[in-house]
Amino acid sequence: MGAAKIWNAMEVAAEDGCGPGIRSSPLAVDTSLSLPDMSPRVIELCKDLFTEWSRLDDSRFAVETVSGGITNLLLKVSVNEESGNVESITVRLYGPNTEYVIDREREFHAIKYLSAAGFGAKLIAIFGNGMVQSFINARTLTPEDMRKPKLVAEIAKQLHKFHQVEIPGSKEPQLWNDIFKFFEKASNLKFDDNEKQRKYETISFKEIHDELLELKELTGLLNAPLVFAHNDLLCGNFMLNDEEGKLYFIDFEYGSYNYRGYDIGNHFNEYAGYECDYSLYPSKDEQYYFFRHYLMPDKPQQVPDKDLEALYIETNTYMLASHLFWALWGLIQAKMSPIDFDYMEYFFLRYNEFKRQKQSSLSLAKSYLTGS
Ligand SMILES: Nc1ncnc2c1ncn2[C@@H]1O[C@H](COP(=O)(O)OP(=O)(O)OP(=O)(O)O)[C@@H](O)[C@H]1O
Repeated sequence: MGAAKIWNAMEVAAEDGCGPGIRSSPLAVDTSLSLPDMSPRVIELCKDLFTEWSRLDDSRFAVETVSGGITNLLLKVSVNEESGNVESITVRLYGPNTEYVIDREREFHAIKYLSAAGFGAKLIAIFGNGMVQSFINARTLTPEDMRKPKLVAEIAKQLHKFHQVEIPGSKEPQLWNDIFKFFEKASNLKFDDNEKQRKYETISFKEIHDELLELKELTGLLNAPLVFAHNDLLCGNFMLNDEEGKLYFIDFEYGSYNYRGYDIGNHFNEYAGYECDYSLYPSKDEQYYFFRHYLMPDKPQQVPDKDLEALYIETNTYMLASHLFWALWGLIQAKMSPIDFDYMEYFFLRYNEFKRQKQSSLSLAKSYLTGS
């Protein structure tokens, strides 16, 4: 059975509580196993989910790692079917403790609608500790790709469409709820490692709390439009099929209703790349180019100046909130994540960048608001 046939069969599958055509299994796969030990469990899972594969010999399945991403383990499973057709899917295993920073219910709810609107990989199934999605035949963007004018225009155009997707349920913006939840967790940690604990104790949570309140109040005056936002538009979350010129947004783990300028400001912060070089933040001209294609993808030259200015202010104020969000996220990860990465250092990096940018961004917003 070819790929299209499998997906079509699922479209008409009975409602199973996960949504039409989305299969489910209670099985879970232990992420601490090595790939050779994990593979038979993954095959067992696939056979449980896809009855059409249940009688195939295990030798027809190949399991490989696509990415040991920061938060999840992503596997590619290729199945050599009896017809000679090779079908590929991805199996995403949630990383341990990721529930401290990711709301899986919210992610799953959104993904159904985003996938139906043509965004990301197609959602095929969920299981005990992860989900199965279609395999995207494309390459991941690099930080350098992300600022190439042709791709900037395409990202902006796709983001315009993404922000128009309606996800049923509450439309309350989540930014401040999420940040204050992170703040509560981040400000009550205790580290076994003495060095980490010492660094942690240098952080003034009173100062951070004051910063949050000030920024929340100011951004509230901007009346930024609410959209369903991706909230994590870094280069690793874009994939491009060069031959077809097709760009994919992936990874909706942090998606929520949010302020338009936050999603864009957060994206611009990601121009810094994996080295976190914030001198790469886009210039005003580069930002305006993005905004034109975001606001009016079909007539970018006709965007009124006042709309460009409003979005510029909105983006560069919410950009500050993105630093605070990821700084606090870093602190929680420093305690909870089993991944060997200096998340504590990441906190300082993002918080220091927030402090460096704060004055200029806030005075820009204040003079805009007072019309001076
Ligand atoms: N459906 C897919 N098909 C093919 N490759 C994929 C697919 N989804 C993700 N990838 C690849 O795996 C990489 C990691 O994916 P993703 O960002 O979803 O994982 P993650 O664990 O959330 O990573 P991180 O925490 O680093 O963002 C992507 O950059 C992309 O290269």
